[in-house]
Amino acid sequence: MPVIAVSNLSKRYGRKVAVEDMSFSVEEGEIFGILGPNGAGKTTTVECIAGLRTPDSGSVSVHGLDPHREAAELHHILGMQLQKSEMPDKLRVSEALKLYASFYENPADWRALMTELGLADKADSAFDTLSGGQKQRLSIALALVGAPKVAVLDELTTGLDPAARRDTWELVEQVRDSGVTVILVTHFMEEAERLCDRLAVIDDGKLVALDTPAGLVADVDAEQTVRFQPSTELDDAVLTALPEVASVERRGRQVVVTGTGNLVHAVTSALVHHRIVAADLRAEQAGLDDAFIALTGRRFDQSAD
Ligand SMILES: Nc1ncnc2c1ncn2[C@@H]1O[C@H](COP(=O)(O)OP(=O)(O)OP(=O)(O)O)[C@@H](O)[C@H]1O
Repeated sequence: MPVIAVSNLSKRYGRKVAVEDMSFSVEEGEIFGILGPNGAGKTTTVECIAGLRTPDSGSVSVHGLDPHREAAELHHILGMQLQKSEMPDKLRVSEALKLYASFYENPADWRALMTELGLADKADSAFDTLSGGQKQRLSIALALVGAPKVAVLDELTTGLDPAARRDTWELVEQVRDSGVTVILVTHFMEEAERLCDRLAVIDDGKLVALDTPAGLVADVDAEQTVRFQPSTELDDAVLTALPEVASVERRGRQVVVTGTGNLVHAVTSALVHHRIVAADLRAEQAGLDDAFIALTGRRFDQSAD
């Protein structure tokens, strides 16, 4: 059953249309990704879900609540991790958690949360002494301290190194596994592909696709490449005869096959049939970035923060 329903949501800032006629629903207990390039309207969408912005038209419902009109009730079921969480420099980790816990009637056990998020040994550390990864973990802890049913995490790994990013992904999975529905805003393809159960791809304020990461990629009939070194002489005709194969090239001893459909399976089956062993076999398949290009006609720039 959907716990969040967004119907025909539109929001503009002056003449700038940030979100236009957006509709989607989020199921209980899933990690629902909102993926799109900078300025696509992701933050505006989640701010409307969190009751921080009033939609110009359309409606949002979170566990049956209208986030704008029932903000006080929503506060008890939705935790939001903001894109840039700043705290007073000298506020200690334990003080921040205790303070935020005091805002709720039935908060989570903030000490347990601090331990779960690997911050126990930082309890007495001031905010300005924390690393980027520790600040992110604290901001996740603060989003969870009200024991919410829904957690909104906005660009939580931007600025983190790859190791800290992976640790954070594990944390988000733990949050989901504890029964919390997670809305994850990201402009990182890898993050979306790795973490999200379903994804809303948005571009220029509009929803352009909604599916599982695998479903989005499967819909793209993008060209794939298979490279290998054959154990014995291989006649190109063995491969060019396959309907999946578009071209066969030789680069020294390496054979490079491009094509579509289930190319890897087609090529490896043909090789087995001819008793040829493929050494050093590598396949490059379509990913979410190919799906984005197919959906919008342009490349997704992930570099800007
Ligand atoms: N307060 C505001 N006033 C005017 N324009 C705004 C305001 N907030 C956002 N915008 C504009 O609305 C559009 C959508 O912004 P939004 O922050 O929702 O996108 P986003 O996908 O979250 O982008 P980012 O990843 O850069 O945060 C952008 O063009 C942005 O410049």
